[in-house]
Amino acid sequence: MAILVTGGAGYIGSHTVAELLSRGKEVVVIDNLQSGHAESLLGGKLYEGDLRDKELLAKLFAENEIEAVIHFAANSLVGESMQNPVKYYDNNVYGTLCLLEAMDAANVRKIVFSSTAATYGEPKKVPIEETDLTQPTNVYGETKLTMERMMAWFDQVLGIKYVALRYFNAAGAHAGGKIGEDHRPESHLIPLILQAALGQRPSIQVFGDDYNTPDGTCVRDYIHVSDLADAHLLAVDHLIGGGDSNVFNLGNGQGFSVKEVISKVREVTGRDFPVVISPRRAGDPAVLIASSDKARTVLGWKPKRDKLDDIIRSAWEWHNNHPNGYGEN
Ligand SMILES: NC(=O)c1ccc[n+]([C@@H]2O[C@H](COP(=O)([O-])OP(=O)(O)OC[C@H]3O[C@@H](n4cnc5c(N)ncnc54)[C@H](O)[C@@H]3O)[C@@H](O)[C@H]2O)c1
Ligand SMILES: O=c1ccn([C@@H]2O[C@H](COP(=O)(O)OP(=O)(O)O[C@H]3O[C@H](CO)[C@H](O)[C@H](O)[C@H]3O)[C@@H](O)[C@H]2O)c(=O)[nH]1
Repeated sequence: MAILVTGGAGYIGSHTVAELLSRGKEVVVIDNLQSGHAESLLGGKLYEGDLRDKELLAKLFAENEIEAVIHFAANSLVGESMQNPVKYYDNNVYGTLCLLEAMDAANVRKIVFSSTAATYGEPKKVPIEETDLTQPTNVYGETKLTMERMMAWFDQVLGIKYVALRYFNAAGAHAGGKIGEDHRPESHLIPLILQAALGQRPSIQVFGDDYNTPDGTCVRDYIHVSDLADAHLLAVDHLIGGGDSNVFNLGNGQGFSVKEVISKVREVTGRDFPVVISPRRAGDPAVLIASSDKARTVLGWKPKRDKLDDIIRSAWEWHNNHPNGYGEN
């Protein structure tokens, strides 16, 4: 029996595939490589193609005995989602519909999927708990919430059990040194600062220093990508063990401001670089910090790489050794 990983050639997907392989699981991946990299797959069988290709999905389910699905494939740029909502509803919502339809036809009834802190919008309090109000402030977050709601109905009507994992800010790279973060274009804070440290960017911009936070810059909860990968495996085990559908936050429960992250990068890399204070980025909540108590209690999840220094150091090793990402180095 294999685990199907959609978007397995992406950043979080490839780290989860690595973890599945290290535990001796059989892995099948579907990825259209729109933002993923075939080189990031340390093994498994890749179907290069699109989730919305119903014929390909039917073929994949016919050719493999799939026990459960881990669903990463999506578009996830907040800014782009506010310019091109059609793209986001089409890929995220319609793509998920195609997947659920194919799962139902193949009688596969377990799915773990990537949700996001963006489902909450501007939180009323931190740390955020799963029962808090979900009121997305952008199309991306809305499509993820819609996907969660679809799953709930597909569970009620068709018995497809799901675990939605609401990640906070994924960062870091695999300890083996072979895989890491390579988004093009890159929009995430830590890799952008590391590119500035490498001299690949002239500076790092701080998007707003007038927020209602201790130093005026936005506060986020950074979680190591391999800790996220672990949570996916636990969620699969939960469903295989007969566990019920559920929603979990995944974060470390500690917030760091943009300025604090910049200081840590300077400390870890020993490099200096210019910092430019820029206007706020539209749609950024001031503070996002997770309560992950539920994942710890129900799934038995315990992040192992929870120090910001370690998260940044692992990302730095990847960027320093692969300055061109998966391109030629
Ligand atoms: N990176 C984060 O901090 C973060 C935070 C919260 C949630 N998420 C969610 O986690 C998931 C993975 O994020 P990531 O950072 O690894 O992104 P990523 O872009 O690196 O990975 C997504 C993968 O899905 C593939 N893909 C996209 N649409 C597809 C389609 N229609 N058919 C087949 N393959 C398709 C891409 O080629 C890519 O390999 C996404 O769903 C994202 O919304 C990410
Ligand atoms: O060049 C930059 C890039 C980012 N930031 C700031 O750094 C913080 C982190 O930004 P990221 O883009 O790294 O991450 P986000 O918090 O915006 O987004 C992450 O969390 C979201 C949930 O809120 C989504 O899930 C999204 O996919 C995921 O990357 C934000 O305050 C942002 O304004 C800067 O100051 N300068």
